[in-house]
Formats: sequence, structure tokens, C-alpha cells
Amino acid sequence: MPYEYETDGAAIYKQSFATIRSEADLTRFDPDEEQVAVRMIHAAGMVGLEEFVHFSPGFVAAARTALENGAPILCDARMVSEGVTRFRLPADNEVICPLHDERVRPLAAKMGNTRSAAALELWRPHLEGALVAIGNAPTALFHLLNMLEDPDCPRPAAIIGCPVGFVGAVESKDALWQAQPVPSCIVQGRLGGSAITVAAVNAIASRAE
Ligand SMILES: C/C1=C2N=C(/C=C3N=C(/C(C)=C4\N[C@@](C)([C@@H]5N=C1[C@](C)(CCC(=O)O)[C@H]5CC(=O)O)[C@@](C)(CC(=O)O)[C@@H]4CCC(=O)O)[C@@](C)(CC(=O)O)[C@@H]\3CCC(=O)O)C(C)(C)[C@@H]/2CCC(=O)O
Repeated sequence: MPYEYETDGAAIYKQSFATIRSEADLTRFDPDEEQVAVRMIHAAGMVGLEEFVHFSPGFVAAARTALENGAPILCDARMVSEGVTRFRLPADNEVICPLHDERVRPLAAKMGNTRSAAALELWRPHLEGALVAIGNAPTALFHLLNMLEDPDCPRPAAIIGCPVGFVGAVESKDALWQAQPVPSCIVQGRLGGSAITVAAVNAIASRAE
């Protein structure tokens, strides 16, 4: 075998987390936030991401309590929903991503919006007290903020708002951070994505690493 490499999954994780903790500046996070930030950095493979990670006060506790109480996790993309490691979930929580539901495409056409935004209309019956995980679509985050402008709209317990990209990602996350409709976590700027977002969900679902 010409290539030698680490083959023990647990050892790989241990070494990764040790590297992150030695290289990243985690000083401004409390212990719960630090656990989430480390996993987000791990998913991105990018020490330095921590500079852009922001938690509103009480975010981790709100998100964790929601999961412990059996709240569903509402995801904008299948790449997020598929990444949730089910065995970590404290209450066998439902993971919901209606993006590919047959009702979404016609709804999007009617709304004149993306499928990602239209899919959030199917979140409504599940939204009260849920953990929201938006890791791909800026339009989904903007649409959620518009929905939450209505005082009669059910309110999630917490929002992970980490869409990625060049059109609307910066603006939608800035808007979430300004509005703070519920405790939230963002990755400021263009960075973000499904992997980083689901890493935050998986860290929240785990009590300790
Ligand atoms: C404009 C869109 C963006 N997508 C990005 C990055 C990635 N998207 C992937 C994939 C496979 C999917 N993206 C869709 C959500 C699709 N992407 C869009 C939309 C056109 C609009 C969303 C928005 O602007 O808010 C969106 C379609 C829609 O009508 O909502 C997806 C549904 C497209 C599809 O395959 O049908 C699909 C998600 C499938 C799923 O998981 O359920 C990528 C893997 C790219 C690729 O395939 O080449 C990648 C994944 C990034 C990630 O980490 O999640 C952007 C960059 C986010 C971009 C929005 C911003 C921009 O600057 O353009």
C-alpha cells in the first residue's frame, strides 16, 4: 500500500477538533457556543470562520431546549436535512424539508419566487417552536423574515441562518441579525452553506463533544 493515512474515524475527529481548538480564536464564545462554532469550522475546513460566526444571546439554549422538547427541525434544502445525524437527536425529532414536495413548484410560480422560498409556506403548520436551519437559499431566509413580520405567524424557537453565495446571502443574514425575531446564529458575509449549517444542528443536538 503506497499511501499511509489515518483510518480510525474517531481518531480523525479527535485530531481535527484538537487542531481547530489550537488554531482558532474561540475566546469570545461561551462553552456552548464554542462547541457549535468548532463543529461549523470543522465542516468548512476553515480556521478563521469563527470571525464571522455570531450567536444571539441564549441561542444555543433556546435551540437545544426546543430539540429536547421534541421540536421539529425545518430545513431549506435536502442537503441540510440529509446531514442531520439522527442518532444525536434527543427526542427522535422530525426533520422536515418540503422543497421537493409536488406543491412547491406551482406555488413558486404563483408567488413569483424561488422554490426555496415557496417551500416555507409548507413549514407553517410545523413552525411554532421549531428549530429552523437555512443553509442554502437566501430567498428562503428573506421569505421567513417576511412571514415573521406578521404577528399571527407561528414563531420558531431559534433560527440558524447561514445561506451562502453572492446574491442575497449577505443581505438576508444582515436582515436576520438586525431583526432578531427569535434567537439566531449567522455566518456573516458570503460564507455559509448546507454543511456548515447542518454541523451547527448536529452540535446543538449533542450535549458534549
Ligand atoms: C440561486 C441558488 C443558489 N444555490 C446555491 C448553491 C448551491 N445550490 C446547490 C443545489 C444542489 C441546490 N440549490 C437550489 C436550492 C437552488 N439554488 C439556488 C436557487 C435557484 C434559488 C435559491 C435562492 O437564491 O435563494 C434554488 C432553486 C429554487 O428555486 O429555490 C436547488 C433546489 C436547485 C435544484 O437542484 O433544484 C438545490 C438544492 C437541492 C436540495 O438539497 O434539496 C449546490 C450544490 C450547487 C450546484 O448544484 O451546483 C450549492 C450548494 C451550496 C450549499 O452549501 O448548500 C447558492 C450559491 C446558495 C445560490 C444562491 C445565492 C447566489 O449567490 O447565487
